[in-house]
Amino acid sequence: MDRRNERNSASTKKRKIDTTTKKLPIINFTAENLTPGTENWRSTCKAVREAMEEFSSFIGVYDDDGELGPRPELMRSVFSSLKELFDLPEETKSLNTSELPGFGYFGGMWWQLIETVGIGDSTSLESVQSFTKLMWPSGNNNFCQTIYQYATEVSKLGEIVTRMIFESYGVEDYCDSFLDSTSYLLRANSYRVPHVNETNVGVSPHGDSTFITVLKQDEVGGLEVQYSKNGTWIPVDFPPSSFTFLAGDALLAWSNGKIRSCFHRVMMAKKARLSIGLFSFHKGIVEVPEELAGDDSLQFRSFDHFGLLKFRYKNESLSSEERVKAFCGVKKDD
Ligand SMILES: O=C(O)CCC(=O)C(=O)O
Ligand SMILES: [Fe+2]
Repeated sequence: MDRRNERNSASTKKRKIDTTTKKLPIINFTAENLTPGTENWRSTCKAVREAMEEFSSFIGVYDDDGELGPRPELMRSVFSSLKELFDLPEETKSLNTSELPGFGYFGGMWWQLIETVGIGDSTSLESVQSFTKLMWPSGNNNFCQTIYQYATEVSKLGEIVTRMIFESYGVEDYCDSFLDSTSYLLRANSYRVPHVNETNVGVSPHGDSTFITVLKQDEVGGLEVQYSKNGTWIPVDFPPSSFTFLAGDALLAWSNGKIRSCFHRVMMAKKARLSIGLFSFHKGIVEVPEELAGDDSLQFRSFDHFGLLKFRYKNESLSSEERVKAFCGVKKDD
């Protein structure tokens, strides 16, 4: 997410915004669409697949007093907990390190305004507890419970979208074991207001390494996704009780190239901004289903997801497609 050299980054200078024609599809995740086996479920699966194939992303709206998705009170606590976290001294936040690239703390970059803190395996209470202890040695139970509850609830939305994608391609039988080996990185992002004559890029254009990313931004806005068919940028407006779901590099390979990794960025105006992302990673080898080959042969081999993540950070200048091809693409003479 901090790929300063990633392809097309020059386009941040020339903002080509498509405000008239394209908007991200909005898909309803209300209870009546979520019972597997029903007609509504099938049509929602189809809508998810079509949105992912055309836009690599979509907005999912949920019922905020239903069974699924965080309630407004939780969302308010999440954003105030994030503020508390970013108000800590930089030396404290810097204690959050990880051997996995992008899972620790980083900020203070000249080419983008983001400061970001990762919490690996965020649906495990122990993991959120040990992060909390690192940041607040004398404890901060409210932070810990809020973030853990958020990660757990939002991971369920991510699971549903993953299930819908598997089902829409007719490979639902593989979904349970796939989900059993999924872990969730939670990343909190804080963006400062640019100084005069400084870049207004919050985060440079990039694709995530995830299978899917589930994003929430505060009311300030600024997220944009690129419409790959014509290169224009679509600003993302979040309706109340909604998330944006983005396809990552692992989904590109798993889908045999049918779903592209979502190229996205954040552009800043005059207000500081907070966002929170939940990033799904497969713990081990992602099997690319034969069924996705269609009439051709598979373009990608099964691959180690964390291996792909590490490869990406050693090959900063490659686009999502180039790095996925280089990492697990099937070469002609394979
Ligand atoms: O802040 C956002 O809305 C996007 C952040 C992002 O793209 C990332 O963390 O990978
Ligand atoms: Fe991202």
